[in-house]
Formats: sequence, C-alpha cells, structure tokens
Amino acid sequence: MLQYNTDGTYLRNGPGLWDLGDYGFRHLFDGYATLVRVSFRDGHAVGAHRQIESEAYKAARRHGKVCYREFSEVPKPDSFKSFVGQLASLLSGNSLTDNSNTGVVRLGDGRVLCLTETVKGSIVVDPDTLDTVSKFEYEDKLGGLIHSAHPIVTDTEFWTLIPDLIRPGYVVARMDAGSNERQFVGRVDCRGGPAPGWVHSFPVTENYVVVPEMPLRYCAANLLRAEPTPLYKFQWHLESGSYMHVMCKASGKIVASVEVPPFVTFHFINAYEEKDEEGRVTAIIADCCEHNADTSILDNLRLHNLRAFTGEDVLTDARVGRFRIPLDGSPFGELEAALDPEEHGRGMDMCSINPAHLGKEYRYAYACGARRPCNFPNTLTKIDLVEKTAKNWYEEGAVPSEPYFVARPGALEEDDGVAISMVSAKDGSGYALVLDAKTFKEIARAKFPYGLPYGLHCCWVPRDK
Ligand SMILES: CC1=C(/C=C/C(C)=C\C=C\C(C)=C\C=C\C=C(C)\C=C\C=O)C(C)(C)CCC1
Ligand SMILES: [Fe+2]
Repeated sequence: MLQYNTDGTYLRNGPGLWDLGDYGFRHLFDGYATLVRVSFRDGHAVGAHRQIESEAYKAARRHGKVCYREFSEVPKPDSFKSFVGQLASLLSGNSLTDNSNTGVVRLGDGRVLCLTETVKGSIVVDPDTLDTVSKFEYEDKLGGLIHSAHPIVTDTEFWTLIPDLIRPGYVVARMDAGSNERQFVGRVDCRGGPAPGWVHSFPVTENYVVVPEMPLRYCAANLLRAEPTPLYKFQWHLESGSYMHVMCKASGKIVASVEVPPFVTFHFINAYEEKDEEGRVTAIIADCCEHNADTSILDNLRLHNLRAFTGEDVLTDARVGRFRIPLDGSPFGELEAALDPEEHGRGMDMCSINPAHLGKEYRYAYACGARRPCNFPNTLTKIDLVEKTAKNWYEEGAVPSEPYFVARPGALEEDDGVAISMVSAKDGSGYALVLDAKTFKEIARAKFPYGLPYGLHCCWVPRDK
C-alpha cells in the first residue's frame, strides 16, 4: 500500500530485450524497447510491461535475427548483392531501426510518444494498455532521418533538433501541441569537423534554444559499417573544437556561438538566462551530465561490462557540467563542474528536474550517481546547485533507473513532490521506489512480482488528463 496522494501513471521506456533466440546483442542501447507502467491510484500501485511493436522488433521476432541497423548491430549481409542493396536502403533511411527504445513523452494534446534517434522510430502508445497505436508521422517537408532523441515538450509546444549530415549543421524546428507539422525556426552551421556533433539532447531557456556541437560527431562511414566500431556510429574529432550556439526562439537568429572546452554529454539537465541588475540577459547557463570529455562511457555500457562486476571500480567519472555562454560577443564560453563531483560519487547521468523550472533558474536536479566501486551508476542523487551539495539514496547491490520528479499537485516549492525510480535489487527482483523529493527519503516501494530489465527515460500522465 502506497501512502502517496498523487494519482497518475508513471511510464518508463528503455531497451529491455537483448536476446533473439541464441543471439545476444552486445550493447545496452541495442535492446528492443520495453515500456513499463506503474499506475498510482488511491494509495495503490498497479504495474505492467510490454514490448513496443516496432517494425524492427517484429521483423527480428519473425526472422530470428537483426533486420535493421540498431545502435551497434547491423543486419549481416548474406552476399555482396545484398550489401549493395543495404547501401541503397541506408541512403534512403529504410535500413535504419524504428526501435523506439529511448524516451517517452506526453505531448500537450495527450498523445504519448516513444522516441529514439531515428525520426521513423517515433511511435504513439496507449499509456493504459501499453498498446503500440501507430507511427507518429510528421506532416511537413523538413525531412531528416535522425533527430535529437529528447525533444523539449511542454503543454503547448514541442522543440526538436535535426542534424544535417550532408551540409554539417542543425535545423531547429518547433511544433504546436495537437499538430504533426514541424515549423522551421532556424539553422546552425557547424563550426568544425566533417559532421555535426551527436545531439542526443539539447536545452532551451525561455527565449533561446541552445545547440551543442561536441567533438563526438556522427560518422557516415561508421553508419555503413557491418561491425561495431569503438565509437559505434560516431567519431571523436578533438581537433574540430567544441562549440555552443544560441538561437533566438522568436527570430531563428544566432545570438551567440562560442568555443568551449571539449565535452561529452548525452543529457542536458536544464538552461536559463543569466541577467544583470537591469534585467538584461548577459549569458546563458546550460547544465549537463558531462563525462569529462571521455568517450569511454560508451564502452562502459556494453552488456559484457555491465554483466560482469568484479568489484573493480570501472565506471568512468562524470560531473554536472555547467556552461556559461556569454551574449556580449566574446568568442569563448566556460565549462566547469557545478559542484564537487565527489558529492555524487563521480557518477552523473539520467537526470530530471521540476518541469515548472524548464528553461528558468532552478536549484534542484535528480539523477543517478555512484557509490564506488561500481561498474554502473548505483545511487539516486538529489543535486542542490545553490548549496553545491547532494543527498544520495543507496541500497547495496541495487541498480536504480532515472529518478523522475513529479510535483505534488498545488506545489509551490521547487522540490515539493516525489522522485520515482524503478530499482533492480541485488537478488534480481525489482520495485518501484518513491522518494520524497525534499528529504530524499523513501516514502514507499511497490514490489514487482518479477524482475524487470534496466530502462532509460520516463514521463508522468496525471490521472485527470
Ligand atoms: C545514436 C543513434 C542511434 C541510436 C541511439 C539509441 C538507440 C540510444 C541512445 C541512448 C542514450 C545515449 C542513452 C544514454 C544513457 C546513459 C547512461 C545510462 C549513462 C550512464 C552513465 O553514467 C540510431 C537509432 C541507431 C541511429 C543512429 C544514431
Ligand atoms: Fe536519453
């Protein structure tokens, strides 16, 4: 029995199925999407889980093998002829996966969408039955085969970033709630390297979109390869430089483009406008889960490493990376740790905030941190960016997923609510964990009748909506 007075459904998406008969995937991000639901009602929790019926998943089930290009795996060409065929289908985007195993968002009009990095991998699901309802198809001419897996979604709009691999750059687009038509807002040309930097996510402020250009760049040749390369679909171009661009939401004009120290991030936490005493915007502050400019986190996440914890501390260090992007025309921006990474055990990823503070000044972030030695983030951490401290939750041998913040209805304070996570316990069982976001102490846990795989991102569907 849960003593928790917010009714609604917590949804979590992630790559949950890594085995096809005798064949096993090798990387965490390859798994076929598993959607989990925990519905809270009158103090009780009811759970369910289901595979998303993507074309990639259905074809793999039908043929007992990988049929589309996943994060690290690609279909094995049976012959040179079929390889040529694959090349053609890659150029058209046909061979790319629609395995929407990364995020789940509730759009302003109530539709629930599962997402990955491919545009075709946007799939509408039913949050009650977990049915795969339909493909989400854009009704515009913007095109693009890949996009940021994390759009910015509010009750009224949707912002997305589309990398352009042909003419290296990014297109920024927005879409009204209730529509399937993205509108072109503006374009950022890359300042370095042969291809755009990977944009798994990006932040916005009230008036600006921040476009990151990191030295971990998409690589067309790696997209074509049959075997996983050390950096999968990407290449590290330290020499290309790292940049942060700021685009005005209203005009689509670039108001700042600065060089910054090298960085590696999947997840931006939030961003806001820094103002002087007269209320003029002087800089953009953008925070992310930053892996100390080290790409080896991608290797850390190979299933072989995750399944073989030897007691050795192998998780690479991460921090809350805080960018300061000046708007006065200076050519350089800053990147520093927002707090001492020891506060959260030098592990930092899978973050959430109070959505009421999206794009605005904020104080708290919730994420997965580390208690060392470990091979994967194994704590939940509440970061106080003002005090520069962290409160940590830990249970021996447990692996918690993204702590997702849900505000208490009528809340006035930023941390008035709960953080919900799903935890895999040491004995293989699992439970949904509800932490008081203020104290970061456990309020309730609901045990599942069976263990569930690890998962990535979440959303909340309030009961009345
Ligand atoms: C990147 C491309 C593709 C696929 C991307 C996919 C399937 C997922 C990416 C997920 C990410 C980046 C998740 C990050 C999680 C980080 C964790 C758990 C960190 C923990 C460390 O502390 C396609 C779809 C194959 C297309 C090409 C590009
Ligand atoms: Fe993500």
